[in-house]
Amino acid sequence: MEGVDHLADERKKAEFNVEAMKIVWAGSQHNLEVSNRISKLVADDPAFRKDDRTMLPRKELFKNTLRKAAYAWKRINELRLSEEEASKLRFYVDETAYTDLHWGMFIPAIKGQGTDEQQRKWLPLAYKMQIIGCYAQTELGHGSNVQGLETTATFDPHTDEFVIHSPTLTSSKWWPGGLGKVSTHAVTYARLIIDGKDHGVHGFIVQLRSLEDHRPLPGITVGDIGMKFGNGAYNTMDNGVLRFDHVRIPRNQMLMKVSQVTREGKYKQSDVPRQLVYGTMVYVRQRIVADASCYLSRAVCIATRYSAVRRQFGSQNGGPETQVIDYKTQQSRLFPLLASAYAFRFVGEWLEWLYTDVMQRLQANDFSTLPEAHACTAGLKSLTTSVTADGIEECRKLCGGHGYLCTSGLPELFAVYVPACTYEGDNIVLLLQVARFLMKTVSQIGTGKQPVGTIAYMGRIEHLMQCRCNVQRGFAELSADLVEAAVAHCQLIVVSKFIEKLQQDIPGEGVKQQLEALCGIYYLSLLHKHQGDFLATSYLTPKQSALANDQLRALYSKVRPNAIALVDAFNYSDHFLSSILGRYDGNVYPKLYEAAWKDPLNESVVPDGYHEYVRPLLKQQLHTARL
Ligand SMILES: CCCCCCCCCCCCC/C=C/C(=O)SCCNC(=O)CCNC(=O)[C@H](O)C(C)(C)COP(=O)(O)OP(=O)(O)OC[C@H]1O[C@@H](n2cnc3c(N)ncnc32)[C@H](O)[C@@H]1OP(=O)(O)O
Ligand SMILES: Cc1cc2nc3c(=O)[nH]c(=O)nc-3n(C[C@H](O)[C@H](O)[C@H](O)COP(=O)(O)OP(=O)(O)OC[C@H]3O[C@@H](n4cnc5c(N)ncnc54)[C@H](O)[C@@H]3O)c2cc1C
Repeated sequence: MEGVDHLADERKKAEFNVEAMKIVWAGSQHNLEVSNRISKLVADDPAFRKDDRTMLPRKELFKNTLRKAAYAWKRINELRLSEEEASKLRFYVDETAYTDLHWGMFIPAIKGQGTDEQQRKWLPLAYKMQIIGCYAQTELGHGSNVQGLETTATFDPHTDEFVIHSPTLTSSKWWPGGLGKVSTHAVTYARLIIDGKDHGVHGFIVQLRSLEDHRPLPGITVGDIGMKFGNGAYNTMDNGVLRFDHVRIPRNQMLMKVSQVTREGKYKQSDVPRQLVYGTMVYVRQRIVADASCYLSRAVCIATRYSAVRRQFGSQNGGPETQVIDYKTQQSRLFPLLASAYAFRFVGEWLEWLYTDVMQRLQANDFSTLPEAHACTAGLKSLTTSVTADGIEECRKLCGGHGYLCTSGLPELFAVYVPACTYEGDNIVLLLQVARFLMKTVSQIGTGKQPVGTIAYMGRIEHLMQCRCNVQRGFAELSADLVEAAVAHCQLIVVSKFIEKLQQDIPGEGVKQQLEALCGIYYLSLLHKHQGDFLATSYLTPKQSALANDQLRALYSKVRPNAIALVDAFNYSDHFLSSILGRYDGNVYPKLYEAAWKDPLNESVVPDGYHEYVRPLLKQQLHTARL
């Protein structure tokens, strides 16, 4: 029934102050206020409609994305939104677009790797969107191995220019978002060649298209790489292919904060580590961790609300059947994901703090925490995106058959999210970086160097102190085990940051108790999943393991009456969730029924193609039957 809250009884069961939990989730009262205002602005504006997205053919879908992005920009200017509000608006519009790369990578790359002079020249143009940029690093032949990129930037001392060239097919840039059809400029990564000497990969600002008629400039071949996984989803993005045929750019378009090329063609390295060329990736990985909690919480919100609406079996004396959320099996799949959504939120907040801290230290020429920042961003990006991608799929299964319908919102959410396990660094490749960092730490403990920060615990492990190891020996052979160790290390960070959060003052009746229960579910479900490792290494006895499992089940029962309120605290509007199963009012069945009739296939009772392909078959069967 319209207007009735089918989940009202569930909401009454909550044992904590939901409004206070909303503030914890949002990060502050201010953040919550901005989120409320901007999400309403988007939800109330029919121009931001997205319920038809999975039905649109690619060209129409893409044009629609261009329209929305332009309209969003118009509203941002009309309403004079701050940077924070504008980025919230893009978040609530919830459509992957070229603007993500413009604001999320092109601008940060110039900020992080450009000199003050370069920033003064390029950033105002980019901020006003008078130029639109992308991040062109990956090539057809190399993505993970950045040092293996083949595009060249050869210095020509006669003209004071770089000549950008794609020497092979595999050197074609391949994948950059926003490149295919929209970007006018690209931060392009290429090998710097001076006087025949290869100085490795550096970033260059290259104009790709005319600012007058948008046609590719001479020497540039550019286009879209084609349809990607799923309907709607990431197909709103123009991931592109790009080739350079001896394209000339002025010398001052090499990003020169980390290293410089002088007018005479001298290569100079600043006093900063060369890894700062990878700085944009560190920034985006940190953002991706914060994003993971948003995606996971969306899926969990849908699955939790639907699990309270859905009933199967267990009717007593003709009474209602059991809500599927009351099955312990459903709880043991759903509640660890609910706990993970909260855990990732807090580790995301901490990682943002760590990143800011590292940036401040870099300003003061203190590079000591850079390796830890790299390991944390790489490792947590890998962990949180893998769990989130698997978690979205688990939520689809938790919704049974209806979860497979596009109107559940889950198929598109999965399709749009799953490349996060690959982009900004393949998750295994990134875990190998963490493993390398851990091995390096172990090798230094033996020499008496005390580890600090997230690896401080390693200095307290007796057998590591005795260890004399070399980073490379046996690394490749043991890499699969080392990746598991890297995951365990990252899990430890997530758990510790959750516990640290609980040590803070958290206002609101019952809020802290709920978070304590979720934290318990988070680490006990991990302990349960990996109990074999804990038993094998004698960190746990079988009795302790059984007790931990009892405790986990007890926590599921504690969270159960609060489950709906805990997902309400994510504060997602129906527009943002875009899911019939996850509707706030739980009015699922009438809305599913209604939506089915809106499908284009139901526009006519007899489908197109019946007369050509179905009727002849039926005729033939009749004829055979008569024989
Ligand atoms: C308002 C808008 C909001 C937007 C918000 C954004 C959110 C979401 C947007 C999402 C859009 C995504 C679009 C996708 C974009 C992309 O995918 S861009 C391309 C990304 N590509 C990659 O990530 C490639 C992955 N590969 C690498 O990063 C590196 O090549 C490598 C795997 C790390 C290895 O590099 P290599 O140079 O070969 O290094 P090594 O020899 O192994 O190591 C050398 C030392 O350098 C250290 N190191 C490596 N990387 C870093 C780093 N980033 N920072 C600091 N240090 C680093 C490494 O540990 C080694 O150290 P030592 O051991 O001390 O020698
Ligand atoms: C949707 C999407 C958007 C993207 N956007 C951009 C963008 O805007 N700009 C940009 O520059 N790039 C972009 N990329 C490219 C992306 O960054 C790369 O695809 C990513 O870094 C992975 O690299 P790869 O494709 O070379 O994978 P590969 O490295 O070829 O991976 C293939 C397999 O090999 C394994 N593997 C590779 N190396 C090792 C190793 N050393 N040890 C063990 N196993 C290994 C991997 O684990 C994986 O299983 C995007 C990609 C996608 C999917």
